[in-house]
Amino acid sequence: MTGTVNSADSVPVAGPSGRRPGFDQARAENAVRELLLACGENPDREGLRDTPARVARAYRELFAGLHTDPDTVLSRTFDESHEELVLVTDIPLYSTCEHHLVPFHGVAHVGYIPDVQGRVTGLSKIARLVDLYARRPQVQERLTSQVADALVRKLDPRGVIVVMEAEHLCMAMRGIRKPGTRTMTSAVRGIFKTSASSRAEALELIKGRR
Ligand SMILES: Nc1nc2c(ncn2[C@@H]2O[C@H](COP(=O)(O)OP(=O)(O)OP(=O)(O)O)[C@@H](O)[C@H]2O)c(=O)[nH]1
Ligand SMILES: [Zn+2]
Repeated sequence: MTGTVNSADSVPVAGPSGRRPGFDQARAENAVRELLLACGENPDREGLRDTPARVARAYRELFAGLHTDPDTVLSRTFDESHEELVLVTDIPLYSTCEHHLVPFHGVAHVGYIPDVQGRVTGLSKIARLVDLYARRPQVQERLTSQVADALVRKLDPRGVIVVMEAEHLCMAMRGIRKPGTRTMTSAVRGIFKTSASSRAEALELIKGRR
């Protein structure tokens, strides 16, 4: 992939040609065909004939977040004079481990305390943000931080807390083969970093949500 990288969140941005790098369907199809050959399969047998095109389309969808600017997701905000915690829990999360290109999946919990004007964003936009960053080759720690940092950038809130719990299929289906292992990551910004009571309140709500 060509182009330079935006240091804020590693979004590929326009290269010297001014063109934003996009998804190369033909290249992806060829790569899948090569992979099938490398695995000892016959990509020309009936069941596999359309597989390279299907897999390429699937990758286009799974990595669509590489080509979307996260700041556009949070472009609409509302002044609601709400100065207390907003917490969205159990956002379903499907991402792809960048080490093995297999899925990791779980849930995300995202909370923030708005700025002094009480500026909030639409609740769905928080789920969209998680989805966007999840649709990239990822590690869970970076995904967690990117969601937190995007909220800080766009809402300038008093604090942000993001907690993610996920199972990595690279640890379940292969390698160490420990299905059921869950990884928890968190990213805290602003008041959640400095105030133990604010952090504890959010974590209690996340823990006690069921
Ligand atoms: N920190 C972190 N590690 C991850 C994540 N997803 C996968 N990994 C780990 O990435 C590591 C890659 O290790 P390597 O030794 O390079 O690869 P490997 O030989 O396939 O490792 P094994 O999975 O132990 O077989 C493994 O320990 C994975 O469990 C993630 O989101 N965060
Ligand atoms: Zn992995």
